[in-house]
Amino acid sequence: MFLTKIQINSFRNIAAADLVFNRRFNIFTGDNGQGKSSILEAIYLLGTMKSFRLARTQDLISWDTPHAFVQGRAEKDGVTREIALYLGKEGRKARIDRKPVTRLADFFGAVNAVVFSPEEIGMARGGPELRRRYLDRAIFSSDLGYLMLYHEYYRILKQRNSLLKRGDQAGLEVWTDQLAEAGIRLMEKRIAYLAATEPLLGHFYRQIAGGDETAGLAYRPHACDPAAIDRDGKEALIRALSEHRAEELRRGTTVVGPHRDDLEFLLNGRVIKHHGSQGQQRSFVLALKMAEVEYLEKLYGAPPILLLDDISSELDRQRNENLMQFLRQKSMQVFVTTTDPATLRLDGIDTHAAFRVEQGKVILTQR
Ligand SMILES: Nc1ncnc2c1ncn2[C@@H]1O[C@H](COP(=O)(O)OP(=O)(O)OP(=O)(O)O)[C@@H](O)[C@H]1O
Repeated sequence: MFLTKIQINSFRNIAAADLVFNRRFNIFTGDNGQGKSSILEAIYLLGTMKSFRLARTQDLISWDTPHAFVQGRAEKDGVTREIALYLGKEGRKARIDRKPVTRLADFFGAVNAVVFSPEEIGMARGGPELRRRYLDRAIFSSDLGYLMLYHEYYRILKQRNSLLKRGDQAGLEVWTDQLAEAGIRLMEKRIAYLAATEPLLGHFYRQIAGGDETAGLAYRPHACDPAAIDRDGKEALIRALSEHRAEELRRGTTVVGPHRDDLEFLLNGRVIKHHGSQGQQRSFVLALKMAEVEYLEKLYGAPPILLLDDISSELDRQRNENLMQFLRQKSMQVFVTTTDPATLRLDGIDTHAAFRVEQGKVILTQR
């Protein structure tokens, strides 16, 4: 899969950019705050309709303009598709090959993108929401059903929370049942994804860190026993919800379910949040990203495009070299931003395009 070109209008601080991409490496250099990440954000939006920085539509539109456009041309298995996104006050609208897209599911798959940003490097140390978000994002790209299920779960959660807030117990049983139904399916999909990627993670971690430590992933349901979830599924979730009923009514919110679950990063069975060195944590997240790319490549028969947002400054020389070695072996298209091109080690990469980003203007410096 390749993105051959992109046209950006009134997006963040980019008034207008019309870029033709290299099929291997595309490097964006510039000082902080010039618009480098915004270009990656526009590319990611073409694949997911979402901002990897979790921005709302209005934040993406240039200040003082009513709407923004992002258009791209993607090539997959010799087929070219035109993807056009409109962002306005009414929300986001998409066209593929000039036809309006009405179902989100029809949109996905034209561009598969994996993003790796400094924010993710901190996720081994941070709170569960960072890891949950990572996991959800990773599954969205590989499983269309997951996205729909995710929206369904959060719709039910919102309804159930508003009953809890009002202290209205009459309708609670029905919503609890629906929540557990959608919740357990969401959890099962997460657990299945982790089981499929864990061997890949183990492989890449050993490659990066050397030695014989085993990297692993564990899904940790919040306030309920993982073995019970495994055994009784939905019933176990309903039981845990009813055990927390008094707390839920007191706090006016649902305290059990996949929106509270955690994903643990393990080395030899120990949680790296508590026991891992900073170096081990960095290697782990890097291996996790490589596993994500590998998994998508196996699933779709072609690697996704990779967006590296100022990563080279976060990784030391050895880890940068590991990443580059991985990228050299893959015939995948990569988009990299950096403030310091000297930290990018491009030896062995046969071809690349370079762009300089200054105050929202993007200038091609090497084709
Ligand atoms: N909706 C918007 N309209 C206009 N400008 C915006 C909008 N949103 C953000 N900006 C500005 O656009 C610039 C782009 O920031 P961006 O994060 O893309 O820069 P960057 O080159 O990646 O730098 P950094 O490395 O600091 O992230 C920032 O200066 C920001 O203030």
